[in-house]
Amino acid sequence: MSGFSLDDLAAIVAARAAATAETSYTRSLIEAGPARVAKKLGEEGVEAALATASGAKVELVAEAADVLYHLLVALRVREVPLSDVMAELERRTAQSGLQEKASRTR
Ligand SMILES: N=c1c2ncn([C@@H]3O[C@H](COP(=O)(O)OP(=O)(O)OP(=O)(O)O)[C@@H](O)[C@H]3O)c2ncn1[C@@H]1O[C@H](COP(=O)(O)O)[C@@H](O)[C@H]1O
Repeated sequence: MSGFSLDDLAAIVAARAAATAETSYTRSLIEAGPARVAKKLGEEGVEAALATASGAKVELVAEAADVLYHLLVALRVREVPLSDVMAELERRTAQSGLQEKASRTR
């Protein structure tokens, strides 16, 4: 298994955010603004959902990769560190998703 992590990709996104739009898709997306970043994230999410529904595994791998990349660009554009998201996920490990759902619907 590859040692490549989301932290590694977040570091690449941060570095490319400082490039020029002519040489970097990441930079061109960030320059287009948060609304454009949000639109791309939504589109990729829908495409990943469609691949999930169809059961096409190769497509799902590609669409999941697109979602993760565009999510990291979204975090970058709103200056939210990936470590904040990981801390939130870690906090949630203290209880099951069903317990959390029950605590909300009571
Ligand atoms: N992981 C990705 C990645 N995944 C998807 N994409 C781009 O996201 C876009 C996906 O959108 P679409 O499929 O809708 O393609 P499109 O119509 O060309 O996109 P738009 O013109 O609508 O923006 C494509 O242009 C992909 O190339 C990515 N672009 C960059 N990365 C990573 O970011 C690094 C830096 O890239 P640059 O910023 O371009 O240097 C790369 O080396 C990769 O590691």
